[in-house]
Amino acid sequence: MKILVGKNYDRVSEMTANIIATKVKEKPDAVLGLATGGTPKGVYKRLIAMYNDKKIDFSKVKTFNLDEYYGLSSNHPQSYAYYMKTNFFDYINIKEENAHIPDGLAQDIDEECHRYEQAIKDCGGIDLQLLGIGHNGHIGFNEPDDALHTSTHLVNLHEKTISANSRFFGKDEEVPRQAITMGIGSIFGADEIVLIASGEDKAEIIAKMINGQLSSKLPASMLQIHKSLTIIIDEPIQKHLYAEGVLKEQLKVV
Ligand SMILES: O=P(O)(O)OC[C@H]1O[C@](O)(CO)[C@@H](O)[C@@H]1O
Repeated sequence: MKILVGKNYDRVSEMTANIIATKVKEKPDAVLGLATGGTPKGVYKRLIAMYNDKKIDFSKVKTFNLDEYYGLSSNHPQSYAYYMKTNFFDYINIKEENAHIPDGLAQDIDEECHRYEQAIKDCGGIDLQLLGIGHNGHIGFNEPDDALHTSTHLVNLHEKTISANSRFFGKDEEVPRQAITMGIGSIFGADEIVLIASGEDKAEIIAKMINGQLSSKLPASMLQIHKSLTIIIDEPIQKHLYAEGVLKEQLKVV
């Protein structure tokens, strides 16, 4: 596990975008696993800027999003399909058929989950997976539970997640209660994982994820044993990790 520290959210976003851009330069047909939520928005902005400066070409890139709300159509303003279009895909030259997101309106959930897993396999697996982290340690929508799912599945969202996401919806009641998400195994299959977090409010969960026991009650803790995990945090999180003794020494802030 490698930990990198950026001075602030902008630097975390820039460092992450640089890692993705390097991957795409090395492998123009790279398969990227993508995340939604507030945290990756800065990464997408940076990547769009690089694309506009002709520093990155997405024409052969394939992407798989981690998750989608169950029951929302792709043009619902709070669907993750819509998020990806309006925060990223509409501004770059990715081919529509290469950008994959679970179908939130799928009639046959099992079939949809199977189709999604197969599509990842057919593309040769994920080269680089971008992840955020929920305050309860969820990755994708893999919520803390007695057991974890390996592959793409339908999940009941936790109250904490529903209320965290209610900021994007008009009312709490409008937040979907279920989602289709890649499983821990689908995420783990990625050759390389980059998890990003910014802000003091994520410090506690990052400390637990790095230092805690591997547990299905903290899905992100599983990442400790991934072969290539980079965690990119900002200075406030590093200060907390150092104060708690999770980091024995302060890392260079870049
Ligand atoms: O980046 P945010 O908005 O804090 O979200 C954290 C996590 O929560 C989710 O948005 C889902 O609740 C994930 O996609 C994300 O990784």
